[in-house]
Amino acid sequence: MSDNKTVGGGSLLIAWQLKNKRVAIVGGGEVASQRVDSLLATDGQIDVIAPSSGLYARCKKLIDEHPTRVTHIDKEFAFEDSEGGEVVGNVDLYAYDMVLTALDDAELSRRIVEACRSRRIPVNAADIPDLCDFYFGGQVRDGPLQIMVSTNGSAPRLAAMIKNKIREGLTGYEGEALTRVGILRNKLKERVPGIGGNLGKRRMKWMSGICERWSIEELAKLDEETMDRLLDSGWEKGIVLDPPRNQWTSIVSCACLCIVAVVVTKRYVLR
Ligand SMILES: C[C@@]1(CC(=O)O)c2cc3[nH]c(cc4nc(cc5[nH]c(cc(n2)[C@H]1CCC(=O)O)[C@@](C)(CC(=O)O)[C@@H]5CCC(=O)O)C(CC(=O)O)=C4CCC(=O)O)c(CCC(=O)O)c3CC(=O)O
Ligand SMILES: NC(=O)C1=CN([C@@H]2O[C@H](COP(=O)(O)OP(=O)(O)OC[C@H]3O[C@@H](n4cnc5c(N)ncnc54)[C@H](O)[C@@H]3O)[C@@H](O)[C@H]2O)C=CC1
Repeated sequence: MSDNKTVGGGSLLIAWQLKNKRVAIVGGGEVASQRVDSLLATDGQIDVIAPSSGLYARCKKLIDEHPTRVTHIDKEFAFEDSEGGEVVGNVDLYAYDMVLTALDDAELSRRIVEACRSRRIPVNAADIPDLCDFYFGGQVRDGPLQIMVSTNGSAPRLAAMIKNKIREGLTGYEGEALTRVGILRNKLKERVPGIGGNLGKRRMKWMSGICERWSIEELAKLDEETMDRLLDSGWEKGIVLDPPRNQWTSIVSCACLCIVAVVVTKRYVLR
């Protein structure tokens, strides 16, 4: 593997938040259906702009199943006029925080991209990578865990295959572990509120200690009672408690050491 300190040529990997935001998908085919699927994982509102006649069964199903999240705007997107030098379509693009095109019409796709760009609306055109503000990628999701595999437009099929390999390499406990650790972090923040400073440093060190000392499977099984114990007998005393397994192992090891010490003392020292 080559060193990964690339300068330039890559894209910014971020987890875009869509709460209280509206996203338009222009098109209702196979790729549009995948886009709806991807967006359903977020908190964004989704408008699918496509004529009913061209709506694929999968897309229609997703619209029907999620009426509060997905709205179907039954029309063919078209540019009508230009106002003050700005092209205006039969859909108000300003109503959107993000636009995705998934069309079998590259020329229309290109014009939508241009209209979005002039309005500074982030846009993805499934068929014209060169014009995209951002790309989609292969996704692995498990609760709060989100892994995206991007090849920066080079090889989408390979992205999907690498994604499958990553998914196979996971234990299946990651999502639950992240949820549990999230609860513990919130409990700690409630107990010791405040941003930054020495307290922040202490909180971070303690949380990192828990994450490093407990296995993913152990964290996935962390119940609230144990969390409270970790905080009461751990955080309050400035220590990171080991998982119960390790505590038992320590007790058994201590007991064994004591027995060995007694035997050795009796045999060789008190002879
Ligand atoms: C640039 C990008 C723009 C964007 O869509 O954001 C883009 C562009 C294009 N894809 C095309 C083709 C295919 N796309 C897939 C599959 C996926 N494509 C996805 C993303 C992306 N595709 C973005 C870059 C991703 C990256 O950086 O790696 C995935 C990962 C995520 C998703 O779409 O949600 C999803 C897999 C999801 C999964 O299974 O997990 C397959 C395979 C399949 O369907 O199984 C094929 C056929 C085989 C092949 O071509 O590889 C073509 C037509 C090319 C032509 O006409 O020849 C274009 C346009 C072009 O390249 O010109
Ligand atoms: N990025 C990616 O992962 C991939 C991209 N592609 C490209 O994405 C594009 C879309 O692919 P598919 O979804 O498979 O095509 P498709 O043919 O299944 O769907 C096209 C959709 O666009 C709709 N449409 C056409 N004109 C419209 C208009 N004026 N307004 C609103 N909706 C309109 C149709 O009704 C239909 O629902 C193609 O150009 C294809 O080359 C294809 C495969 C993967």
